[in-house]
Amino acid sequence: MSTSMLSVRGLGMQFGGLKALSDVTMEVATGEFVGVIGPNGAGKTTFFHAISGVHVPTSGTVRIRGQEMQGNSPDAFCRAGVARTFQTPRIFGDMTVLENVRFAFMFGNRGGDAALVDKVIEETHLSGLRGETAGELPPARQRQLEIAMALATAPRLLLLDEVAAGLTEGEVEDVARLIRRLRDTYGLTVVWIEHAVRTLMKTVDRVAVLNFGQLLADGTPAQIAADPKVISAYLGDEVDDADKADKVDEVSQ
Ligand SMILES: Nc1ncnc2c1ncn2[C@@H]1O[C@H](COP(=O)(O)OP(=O)(O)OP(=O)(O)O)[C@@H](O)[C@H]1O
Repeated sequence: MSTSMLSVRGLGMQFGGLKALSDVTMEVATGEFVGVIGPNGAGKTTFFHAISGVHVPTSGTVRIRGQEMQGNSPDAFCRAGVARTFQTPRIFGDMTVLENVRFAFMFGNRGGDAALVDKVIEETHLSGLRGETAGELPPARQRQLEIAMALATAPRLLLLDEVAAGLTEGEVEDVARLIRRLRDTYGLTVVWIEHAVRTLMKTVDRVAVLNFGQLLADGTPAQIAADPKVISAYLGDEVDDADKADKVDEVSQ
């Protein structure tokens, strides 16, 4: 029987009069690879903030491997084995790749064991760029660095927020391959928010769809692609027929 890595019950997040999340309940089993999709403003990033200690949810519970965690600091989530990337990479632009990864090791209380640091740099394909200034790297390399920094904290649960944003189609495929490989190498559980729905659907085991702060659907990529509720959430009322065709294409391929 699979064990639960992440268990979210009745999660709510209210900002003044706005309900960014309402009653979201979701289980992620150990070793699972789950994608989270949804239109702009659906609550995806807020969901990550609430399950990584950035926000204290207004209601509901967040359990990591059975331990109740809502209201704890990001540092406590990190110690519980949660690492995440951010929509805008949070790297230190004026430091080198190596210094950034070393810093992440310190943040994860893992010291700076040179062999372990090297291993993470190698596994994220950054060996040739160790001495480069992080802020001068192209977007795809900065994303790899952010993933390296998340790995440096030895996570069990890796939360990826739009790591493919701003990348070319080929780079998106590369990053998906990298994540899959890291997941296998480290036995990670991964939750990945992404707008590049086509690649995401080919990569993950399961997809959760958020819409207006609520969990609209949760199922295998095939189930989600065939779900009329999902199609219509992605279509909206106002888009023209050409846009609709594109979106249906994206969700169902
Ligand atoms: N700190 C905040 N204060 C007030 N409102 C917020 C805050 N953070 C998010 N929101 C609002 O909550 C809603 C959900 O935002 P969120 O960023 O989680 O959506 P998203 O699905 O990640 O969107 P996108 O795909 O555009 O990144 C939006 O209406 C947003 O404006």
